[in-house]
Amino acid sequence: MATTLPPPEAPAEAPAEALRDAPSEARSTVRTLLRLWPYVRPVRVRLFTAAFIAVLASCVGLVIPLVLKWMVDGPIAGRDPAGVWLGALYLLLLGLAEALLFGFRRWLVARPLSGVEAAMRADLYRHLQRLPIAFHDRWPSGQLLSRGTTDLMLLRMFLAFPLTFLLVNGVTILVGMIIMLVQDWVLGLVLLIPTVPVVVTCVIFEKRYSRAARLAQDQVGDLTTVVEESVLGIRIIKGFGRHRSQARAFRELSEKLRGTELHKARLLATILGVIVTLPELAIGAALVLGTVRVADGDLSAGTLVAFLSTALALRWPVDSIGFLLAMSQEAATATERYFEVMDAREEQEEEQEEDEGGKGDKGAEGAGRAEGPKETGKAGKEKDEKAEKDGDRVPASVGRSAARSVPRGDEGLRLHHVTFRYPDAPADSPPVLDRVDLHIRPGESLALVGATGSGKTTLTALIPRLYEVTSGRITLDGVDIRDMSREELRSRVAVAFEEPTLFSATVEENVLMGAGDAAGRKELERALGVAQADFVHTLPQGVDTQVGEQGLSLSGGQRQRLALARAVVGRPDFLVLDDPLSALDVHTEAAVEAALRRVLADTTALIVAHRPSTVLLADRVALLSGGRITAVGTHHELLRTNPEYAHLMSGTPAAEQAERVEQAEQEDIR
Ligand SMILES: Nc1ncnc2c1ncn2[C@@H]1O[C@H](COP(=O)(O)OP(=O)(O)OP(=O)(O)O)[C@@H](O)[C@H]1O
Repeated sequence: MATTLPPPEAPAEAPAEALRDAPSEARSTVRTLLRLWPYVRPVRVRLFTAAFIAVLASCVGLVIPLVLKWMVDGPIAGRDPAGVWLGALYLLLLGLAEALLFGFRRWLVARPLSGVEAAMRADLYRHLQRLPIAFHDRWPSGQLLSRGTTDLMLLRMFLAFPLTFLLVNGVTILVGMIIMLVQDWVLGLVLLIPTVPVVVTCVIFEKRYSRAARLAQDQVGDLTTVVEESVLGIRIIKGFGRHRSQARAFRELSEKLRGTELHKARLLATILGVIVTLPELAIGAALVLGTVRVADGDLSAGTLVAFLSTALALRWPVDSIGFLLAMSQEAATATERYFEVMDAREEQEEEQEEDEGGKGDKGAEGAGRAEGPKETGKAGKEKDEKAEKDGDRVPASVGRSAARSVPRGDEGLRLHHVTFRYPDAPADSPPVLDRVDLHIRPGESLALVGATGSGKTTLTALIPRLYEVTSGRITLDGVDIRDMSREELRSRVAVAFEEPTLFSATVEENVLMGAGDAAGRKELERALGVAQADFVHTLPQGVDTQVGEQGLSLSGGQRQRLALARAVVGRPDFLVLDDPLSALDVHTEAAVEAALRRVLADTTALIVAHRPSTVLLADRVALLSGGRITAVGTHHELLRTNPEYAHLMSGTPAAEQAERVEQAEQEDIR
């Protein structure tokens, strides 16, 4: 369902900068990565087994130099060809075992890790659906998209590769160093000398690379936002010939990203330079020293060969540390970005917190939850009359709250002193809605009229709790909407917004989205009839035609009629329509109006209206001005008595209208 709320104040480019401030400088990579544990837990056995097998494979690789030593000092020195062949066979078997073990490791982790990625992605999507609209106002969609795609891919790669190999290579280096020290401790110490500068470089690198990785991943998010906006707004871009400026904006962002990636590459090159060069120099020094000692007879040639082979076998584990650290940093950044979204509180959680803290003036009114079957039509009317005779109670057809009695005066939809300021608005800015009182009686329809930007859409968004009121309360048949579960509230209140969004699904699926699971073709046909959307039967596959982004393109009016059908299909007790007829031609508008009139007869409705034809659908009109309801009455009353309203409806300048109203009043007096 579309929201007509304007885009957030901050431009799409800015939020990533703001979001970048979020993580603390002193982030611990390990602590951040540990947050992945709940997702990794189910596959831990396989992951640990795979790591153990990789360590084993690596250690098998380290046995090869020992076989070489045996060959050099034994069969080769003794000129024994059979021994050499036996040694070669050992080497072949060891190599084969190493390869098989590494292959087995890969097989062990591939499937469970794609499962981890899928589970994290599913959780992210589920969470995004439950986050309040205020969250989505703040976050550019590209930032969310990049978290659900690139970041999760980085995490899968981290779990499959660096996580295991940091451990495997660590163990391999340790075992290798022990072997070398045991073989010859002097040469071993020579190889240990570069450890200190390498560790220092790694620590410095980790900090710098972490900042660069964060920046790059956020810039990918910005870039995704621009691409997404350009694709969605392609008509505007083409219509206004803005493709060059759009391409320029894209180029600038991608240049920024390129700069960051180059910075990352430079950092990586520096650490690789240090990590590769220093150990190579140490190996060179060990080779010279070892050769001198072999020549002096202090060391056997076989020991030197074994020593150098072990040192060379450790080259990859040491060389790879740089880029394993880089991948781990990227994974830590991806984890941080993932949990920035996952840590945002869902609507339900906010509610629970409010419940625990108490909700001020709501009190006992909300204690009984409205429930019970909805009754409309004749049977309902008869019950209403009986109920009215029985006493001071509200008619049963009021809605699903019929099962409980509603104190007189509270029935229908009421706004009690509602004040609202957008969550991200500055604290000293005036509220969009300021102590608004409004009462729509059961079965009544009220049109909400106001100048553009006066807060009409904002007010309609408060009823299904897309936003929470800042103060005051909204009641449905006397029950505070905060005392209802979201499901209950949204089953009682249906909304259709000015910009009708259709999903990539069939017409039927799009419309039935507005009803419970039990709704079927009968309800669908009824809703299509009400919304005058019979055109769907002429579509290639009728109601089974795919529409929305990936399907057939529909006209604005057709989309609006489907959105209207979606709003009425669930026979809601309360209908909130935000200028539902704005995209219809005169004939269709007349037809939809006639149908809507029938719906409105049974429903309590709030309709945002800009045109007299829409206003006339409603029983009464409320004028929203300066954040307050300044007048309530029938269309004709307000036309006569309220210059602002008359101006809004007729387009005549307000001063002229005021004059006309004054004249009319004087004539009335005479
Ligand atoms: N998500 C938001 N965050 C911050 N301010 C917002 C947001 N949405 C709307 N506003 C501001 O709230 C005010 C009221 O906007 P709203 O969309 O409710 O007006 P409206 O009466 O429906 O206008 P229109 O008739 O043009 O649709 C405007 O000043 C707008 O800039």
